[in-house]
Amino acid sequence: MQISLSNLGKRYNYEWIFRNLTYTFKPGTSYAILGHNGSGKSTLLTILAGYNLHSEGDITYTEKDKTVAPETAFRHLSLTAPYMELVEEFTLLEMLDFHTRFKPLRLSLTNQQLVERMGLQKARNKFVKDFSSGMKQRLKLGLAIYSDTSLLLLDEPTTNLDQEGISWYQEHVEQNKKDRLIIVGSNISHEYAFCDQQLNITDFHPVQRKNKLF
Ligand SMILES: Nc1ncnc2c1ncn2[C@@H]1O[C@H](COP(=O)(O)OP(=O)(O)OP(=O)(O)O)[C@@H](O)[C@H]1O
Repeated sequence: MQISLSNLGKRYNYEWIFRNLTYTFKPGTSYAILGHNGSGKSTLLTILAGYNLHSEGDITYTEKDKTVAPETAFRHLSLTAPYMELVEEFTLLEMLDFHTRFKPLRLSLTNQQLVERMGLQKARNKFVKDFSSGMKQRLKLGLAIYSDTSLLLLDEPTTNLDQEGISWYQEHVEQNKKDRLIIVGSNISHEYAFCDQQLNITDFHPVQRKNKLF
């Protein structure tokens, strides 16, 4: 997947979050979107994911030289973010069964193999609502990283993870980055150390917004 942004801008009510963002995210490359709290990293990621509307400018998605209609871009992407919900009433195996009907797994993995890769074997029949916050985050990451998508969007990917979980994230994202466009929204270097490129969203703040928190 390639994404080209042309003079992209987003405002909430009367406040411009960013403007004049012209940039190309190239396939097979990993990008970090950097910026302080409230700078607009999540806003940009949700726009790229099609969960949020931009206010001006254009976004073009291209897959293997063919333009992808923005309303179908969701088929090509997987996303994990703190505001995304899991289905708490499902057990882990039910959750994977549900998810993989819409998003098949990479590498022809079975659901059982994904459980093993996530290190959640003991929880396979546990309800998601009974998972710890770190287990939920590992599940969200496992679903996103191992979905067969050409665009992987990771917003604050190590939220709630302990040191072992952080190492798990680093290992699995590294193993699954080949031939994919990966975009990470983060302030924490261990989340984006694997990235090839960095984009500082504050470079696209209107003048009165620079250095503003929230
Ligand atoms: N739905 C909304 N309505 C109005 N303002 C919003 C809305 N969503 C976000 N904002 C504002 O947009 C700005 C950017 O928020 P955003 O969540 O994108 O920042 P962020 O860089 O991801 O922050 P953090 O590092 O804290 O997660 C903030 O000032 C926030 O208050």
